[in-house]
Amino acid sequence: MASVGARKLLTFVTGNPGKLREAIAIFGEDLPWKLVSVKLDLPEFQGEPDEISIQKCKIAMEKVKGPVIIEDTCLCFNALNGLPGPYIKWFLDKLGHDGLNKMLAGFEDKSAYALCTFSFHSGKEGDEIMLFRGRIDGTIVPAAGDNKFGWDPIFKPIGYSRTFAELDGDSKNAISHRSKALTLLKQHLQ
Ligand SMILES: O=c1nc[nH]c2c1ncn2[C@H]1C[C@H](O)[C@@H](COP(=O)(O)OP(=O)(O)OP(=O)(O)O)O1
Ligand SMILES: [Mg+2]
Repeated sequence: MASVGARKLLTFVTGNPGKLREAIAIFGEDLPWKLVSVKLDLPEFQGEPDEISIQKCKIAMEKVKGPVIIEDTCLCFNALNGLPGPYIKWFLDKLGHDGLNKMLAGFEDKSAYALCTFSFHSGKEGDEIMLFRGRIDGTIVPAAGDNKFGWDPIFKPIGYSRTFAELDGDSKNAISHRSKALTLLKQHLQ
């Protein structure tokens, strides 16, 4: 197995630099693993989050012969029974922050949640893909803050008066869907 010093390599396959930046910060340096990345435009599958995650991980496993992770993130509007969910990438791309707000114009309920699922495979034949999930609840609001990462400007976590985009990186990483999922993965790797 590839390693740096005493540390084993864990390859994160993603095409999204924002995810990678946050994952590196949250993963930290205290595990016997070093996080490295492979940039790949992974297919956008349809279905339930767990199925999508497993399919995505299988593609990554074909590329990386060794310990590998991928993640898939959903943004779910409660008024729309969880949609756009895993399809948020296309909705954001086509409608923008304003259009996503307008989707909820006819509803009193502006609540939403972000769900992040990390999938891990050890690289050993016969091992199962393992899933680690993190969720944060919040509200969809008109865009505020730097437009640096996806839908961060329109997601205001419950209990906060600012959107993800208005929080500094450490504050987002302390509470986010991604950090909750990654913390569970780290516990498994420990
Ligand atoms: O914390 C986040 N804060 C704001 N926006 C976010 C976040 N996390 C994902 N996002 C965006 C990226 C993409 O528009 C969609 C998820 O789609 P998703 O397929 O999981 O991501 P992606 O295609 O960009 O990267 P990947 O190559 O890992 O599949 O939500
Ligand atoms: Mg994707």
